[in-house]
Amino acid sequence: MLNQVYRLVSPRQFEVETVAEEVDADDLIVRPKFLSICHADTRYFFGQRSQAALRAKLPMALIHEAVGEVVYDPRNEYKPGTLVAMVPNTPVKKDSIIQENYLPSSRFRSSGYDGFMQEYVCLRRDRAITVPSDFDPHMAAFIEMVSVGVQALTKLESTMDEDQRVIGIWGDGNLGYITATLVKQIFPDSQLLVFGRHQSKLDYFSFADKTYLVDDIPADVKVSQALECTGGQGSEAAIQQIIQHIQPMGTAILMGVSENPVGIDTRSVLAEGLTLRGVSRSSREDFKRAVDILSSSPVTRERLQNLVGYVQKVSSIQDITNFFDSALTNYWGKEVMEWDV
Ligand SMILES: NC(=O)C1=CN([C@@H]2O[C@H](COP(=O)(O)OP(=O)(O)OC[C@H]3O[C@@H](n4cnc5c(N)ncnc54)[C@H](OP(=O)(O)O)[C@@H]3O)[C@@H](O)[C@H]2O)C=CC1
Ligand SMILES: O=C(CO)[C@H](O)[C@H](O)COP(=O)(O)O
Ligand SMILES: [Zn+2]
Repeated sequence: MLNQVYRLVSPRQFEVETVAEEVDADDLIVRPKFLSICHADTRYFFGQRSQAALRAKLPMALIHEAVGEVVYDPRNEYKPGTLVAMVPNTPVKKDSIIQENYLPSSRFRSSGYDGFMQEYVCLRRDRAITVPSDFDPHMAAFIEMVSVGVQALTKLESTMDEDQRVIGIWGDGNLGYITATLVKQIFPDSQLLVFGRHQSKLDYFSFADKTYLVDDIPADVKVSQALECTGGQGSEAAIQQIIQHIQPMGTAILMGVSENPVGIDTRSVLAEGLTLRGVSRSSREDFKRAVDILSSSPVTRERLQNLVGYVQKVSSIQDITNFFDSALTNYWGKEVMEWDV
C-alpha cells in the first residue's frame, strides 16, 4: 500500500513523503481522525531538543496521541468505521521483568519512529483499543495522556507505603489535570491537593479538595504521596517542594520531562527515606484501564472534556504549521487537530 506520511524534516519544516507499507494479517489500516499535541512534539517542532537528538530522530512524523477509524482489517475482526485509540508504543521484544514502555528496544511513535501524522496508519492489531461510542472524540484524542496518568498511579499503588490520606500533585497543566481526575477514581478516599503556578488554571481543578499557588504554601501542609507533572526547569522547584512537604518514607512519582538535568536535594531524600520513581509513556494495559475508568465514570469524561482547549481542522502542511504555532499560545488545555489531509 502506498501511504502519505507528513514528516518533520527540520524544526518548523514538514514534508510529505510517499511510503510503501507492507500490510500483513496482523495489521489494521486506520485512518487517523483526531490528533492531539504533546509537549514532546512541540519540542521537536520548535527545535527545543539538542542538535544530537534532532539529528538522530528526524525526519519523522510527529504525534503520539490519536484516535482513528479502522478502514481495513484483513481478518474482519473490526468493522470498518470502528473508532480506535492507537497505542504509540510498539514492543518488539518480550521481557519477564521490564515492561513494554521501559524496554529500550520498543518503538515509540514520534520519538524516532513515525507518529500518527499520516494518511493511513498501518497498526499492529494489538495496538488498537476500541473507543466506546459515547466518548467525545476530541477528548478521546488524548487517551494516550490519560494512559500515562494511569501508568503513574498504577506505579504509585505498587510502590507507596500504606499512607493514602493525602495525594499531592505538582503541576497545573494538562498532565496535572488528567492525573488529578484519575486520583479521584483510583484513590477515592484520599484528599487531593494540587499545587500550581496559575490561579486561573487551578480554578479548573474544582474537584480537588484544595489547591495552592506554589509561592504561597503554608509550611505545615503535608502530603502522603506526590506526583510531579511540571517538566522543564520547573521540575527542579517542584521536586524541591515535594521533598519539603511529603511525609517521611513517602513516594514521589516523577513525570515531567526536562531537557537538562535538574538538581535534587539528595541529603533530604536520604534522611527521610523517600522513594523517587520515574514514569514514562504507557502500555496497552494502561490504555485498557484508562478506557475502563472513562467508561464507568461519566463525571471523569466530563472533567476531561473541559481539557479540550483548542480544536482546528487541518488539511494542508500550512494548516499543520499554523496549528503548532497556535499550540504555543494556547493557555489552557489540549490542542486537537481534526485530521483532514
Ligand atoms: N512521563 C511521560 O510519559 C509524560 C510526560 N509529559 C511531560 O509532562 C510535562 C507537563 O506536560 P503538560 O501538563 O502537558 O504541560 P503544561 O505546560 O500544560 O503544564 C505544566 C504546568 O506546570 C506548571 N509549573 C511549572 N513549574 C511548576 C512548579 N514548580 N510547581 C507547580 N507547577 C509548575 C506550568 O506553569 P508555567 O507554564 O508557568 O511554567 C504549567 O502550568 C512536560 O514536560 C511533558 O513533556 C507529558 C506526557 C507524558
Ligand atoms: O510524552 C511522552 C509520552 O506520552 C514522553 O514524555 C515522550 O514520549 C518522551 O519522548 P522524547 O524522549 O522523544 O521526548
Ligand atoms: Zn506524550
